[in-house]
Amino acid sequence: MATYAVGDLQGCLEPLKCLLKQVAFDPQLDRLWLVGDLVNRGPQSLETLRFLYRMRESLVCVLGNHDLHLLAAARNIERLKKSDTLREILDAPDSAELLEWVRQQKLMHYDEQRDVAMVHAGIPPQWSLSRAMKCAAEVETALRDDNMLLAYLDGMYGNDPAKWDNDLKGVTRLRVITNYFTRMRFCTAEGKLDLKSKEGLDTAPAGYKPWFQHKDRKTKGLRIIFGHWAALEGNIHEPGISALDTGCVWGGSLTLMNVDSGERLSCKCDEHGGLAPTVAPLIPQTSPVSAPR
Ligand SMILES: Nc1ncnc2c1ncn2[C@@H]1O[C@H](COP(=O)(O)OP(=O)(O)OP(=O)(O)OP(=O)(O)OC[C@H]2O[C@@H](n3cnc4c(N)ncnc43)[C@H](O)[C@@H]2O)[C@@H](O)[C@H]1O
Repeated sequence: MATYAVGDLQGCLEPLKCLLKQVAFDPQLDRLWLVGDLVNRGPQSLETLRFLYRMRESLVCVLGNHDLHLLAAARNIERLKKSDTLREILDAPDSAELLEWVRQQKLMHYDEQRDVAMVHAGIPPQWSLSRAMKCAAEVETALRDDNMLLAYLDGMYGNDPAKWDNDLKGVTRLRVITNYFTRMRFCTAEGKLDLKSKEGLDTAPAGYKPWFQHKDRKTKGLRIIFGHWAALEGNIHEPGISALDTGCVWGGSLTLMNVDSGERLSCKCDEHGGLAPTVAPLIPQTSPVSAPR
């Protein structure tokens, strides 16, 4: 029995199937963790969702910004953009069932036995593990509650406030939590977000750093698996931190990692998120799997 984590799928089903075949994934025995952004931008958003739904008992999944955008578009809260590839999901006969499953997924997964957390974008430096878990639960409650869902999705978009404050209330509070878990890349030591910069580690605006590089980050020592940041290409050297988005919709690859050994397997994608002919061999993870406690 093995547990694997896979980077942002974004509707890239063939690369996912290729990786699962390479590790002889057995849904009866093995477990697959998904870092979110299951759909959008890639070629097979609907089929990817159907594939995952069929194997839902074998999955642990956290939501990304594109998954939340799908939920908002399905309720006519936000229009689809030209580049979105979500229409096929909204028009599908099984749309309601699939979206209901998406809505039940988490913002953060914490595996106590392994002492490892998985989030889509990150955990802000000023939050402890317990604060992060409480905040994730607040959004998860809103997502699952019929009376709260619309107000949450309607208030979810936007970049303000840029920073967490314990006294925040209502949808404003939920928006900041959502932005940390699903959109963050650079922030200050106090957790003030910059949501504009999307490129490499060296493109931080003055006073900002990648969320995982702050010296006094309260979750230091916790292993964290995340996606979202394609420009990193999975290459970071921060003990215990695993970046799994390797840009399958940007001509990069889809990456799968054995959660316990840190070994990775990458499937090269073409520029449309389809399968490219070469599959790289298993390579050791660049950063140590266990973080010093
Ligand atoms: N609360 C909220 N507020 C607002 N919107 C919300 C929201 N919640 C959900 N959303 C929704 O989020 C969606 C995405 O918004 P976008 O604004 O498009 O989000 P993004 O930051 O580009 O995120 P993405 O997840 O696509 O990032 P990626 O690293 O792959 O790609 C990012 C960039 O990296 C670049 N890149 C990829 N690989 C690279 C590489 N190897 N080197 C350099 N750059 C690379 C790409 O060119 C690209 O520009 C929208 O549909 C929006 O509506």
